[in-house]
Amino acid sequence: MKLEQRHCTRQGVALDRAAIATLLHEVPGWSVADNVLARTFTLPDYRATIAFVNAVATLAEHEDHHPEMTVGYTTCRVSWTTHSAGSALSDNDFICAAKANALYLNQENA
Ligand SMILES: C[C@H](O)[C@H](O)[C@H]1CNC2=NC(N)=NC(=O)C2=N1
Repeated sequence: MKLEQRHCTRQGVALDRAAIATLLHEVPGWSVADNVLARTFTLPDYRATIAFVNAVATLAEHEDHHPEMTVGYTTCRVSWTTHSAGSALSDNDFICAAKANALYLNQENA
């Protein structure tokens, strides 16, 4: 099943480096540094940026997996790590990244 269609599990399990490298191919635009999966999205204006932030927040609540977000006028940096796995990366981070990519594509078409 595609990452985007999966749902977060309650207990995220820490992934090893090989698994992280494989999953990164499924989330274009995202990169890993210091056990954090991050992407900076560019939006057309502030209204679109805030709408995107809210869409990501809704997805985070739905999946019970919450990112850090840094918001600018036309940018939003979203970063995920799994606190319950000792702030390591888990499937949950990649599932949410794939869902955020889908939201971004949708707003681009809006
Ligand atoms: C109890 C609840 O499921 C946990 O606290 C969730 C909430 N959101 C979370 N978000 C993130 N990023 N990592 C977690 O481990 C996490 N745990």
